[in-house]
Amino acid sequence: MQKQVVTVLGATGSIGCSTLDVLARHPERFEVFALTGAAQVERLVAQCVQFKPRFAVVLDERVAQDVRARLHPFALNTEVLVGAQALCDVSSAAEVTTVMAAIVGAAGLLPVMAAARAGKRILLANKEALVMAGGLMTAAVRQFGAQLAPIDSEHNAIYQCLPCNERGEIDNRAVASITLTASGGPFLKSSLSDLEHITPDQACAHPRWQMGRKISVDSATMMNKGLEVIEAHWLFGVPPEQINVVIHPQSIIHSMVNYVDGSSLAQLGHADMRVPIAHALAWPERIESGVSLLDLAAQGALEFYVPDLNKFKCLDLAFTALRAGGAAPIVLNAANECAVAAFLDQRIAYLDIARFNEMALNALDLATPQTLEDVVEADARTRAWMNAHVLHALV
Ligand SMILES: NC(=O)C1=CN([C@@H]2O[C@H](COP(=O)(O)OP(=O)(O)OC[C@H]3O[C@@H](n4cnc5c(N)ncnc54)[C@H](OP(=O)(O)O)[C@@H]3O)[C@@H](O)[C@H]2O)C=CC1
Ligand SMILES: CC(=O)[C@@H](O)[C@H](O)COP(=O)(O)O
Ligand SMILES: [Mn+2]
Repeated sequence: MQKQVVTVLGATGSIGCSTLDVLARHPERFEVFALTGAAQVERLVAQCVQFKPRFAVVLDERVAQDVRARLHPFALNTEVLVGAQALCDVSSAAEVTTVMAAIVGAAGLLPVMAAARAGKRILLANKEALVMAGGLMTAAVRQFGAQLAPIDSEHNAIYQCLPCNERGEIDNRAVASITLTASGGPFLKSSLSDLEHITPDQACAHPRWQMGRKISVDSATMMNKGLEVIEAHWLFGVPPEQINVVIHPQSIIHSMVNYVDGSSLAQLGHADMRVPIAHALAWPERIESGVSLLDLAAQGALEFYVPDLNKFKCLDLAFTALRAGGAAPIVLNAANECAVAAFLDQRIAYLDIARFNEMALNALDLATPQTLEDVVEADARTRAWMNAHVLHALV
């Protein structure tokens, strides 16, 4: 068996750690080429000691010096690189077969595009990249013979329920619709007025999944599900009117595909990201992930509800942005990243996230991006607008 040579972007995060857990179970299948991180130096160093990558990448020189100093006693062959170009380099290097894209937010876009243009197998957790540049990314994947395997639990579930060819390209011709399941987050049972004084820690206390803080807030507002609607559109070629969202608080059914003949196929499993990660790493084979099997009788009742779009305004905004097309998803994503960061910094209130996202979406009518540079510019213009019109007054 030819070993897969893997770059893990965002290795120090929640998805990054789950990925390394799966890789460590199968040393005969995988070797690590590069690990990247930002602030968590100690964790990155420990990962380098365990996996002995050829490269480690961080964002600034001061952090790099710290990592080099801590690695020095281990006499590894790991070179520490710095900056955004280095992230692209370790995603596109000739030796690499597989890139786990697990940087959070727009910062992950350029390395994912570099991997696509270098024809890599991309395991995509970084949904924001696809929301921003879905058309360009899927075109690059086709043009350069890359592969795009969804890691997001819902999209991995849908992928498992669709027919595909030996390159993993799906056939959606008999699909009537797609149902994305949503946990409803920590505030499923709260009323809108209960949400006025929510703290970052309350918003990050997801009832089912252990995740990074940005996606945890997105799950609480259901912007996560909105981003996932846009992600599903690009991954599976399904229009917005054929994508529906149902709240399923147990997070056991991870999503389903509804076919024209009345069949619905779903994927089930415990809420542990090692399941979709192992699936995408080993596809078309199956490998052990460290996650136990489901016991449905022990699990008990599964519930389903229609989401309240008044309370979860961000979900509604995402459908609006997807229908509008052009730069609207970029604007919504960038506005949301700014608003969530401000909320986590305790500079705005929880309910301001949806309010500011809506203001940005209504105010900014940017030209449809034709190139990756246009996407980056639309993202930057939205962030500038948020800082100038919304967030500056709060500093
Ligand atoms: N966690 C989950 O279960 C799921 C996550 N996803 C998606 O996967 C992605 C990662 O999520 P998650 O693992 O939870 O996030 P985390 O915040 O836990 O991890 C983010 C990773 O990105 C690094 N990072 C942060 N900012 C930058 C930057 N500006 N440039 C380069 N690297 C950066 C972090 O480094 P450091 O920590 O060292 O600062 C860390 O390695 C997100 O897009 C999320 O939506 C999708 C489905 C499920
Ligand atoms: C694990 C995963 O894929 C997350 O994106 C998850 O979907 C978050 O749960 P919500 O359904 O609450 O957004
Ligand atoms: Mn998800």
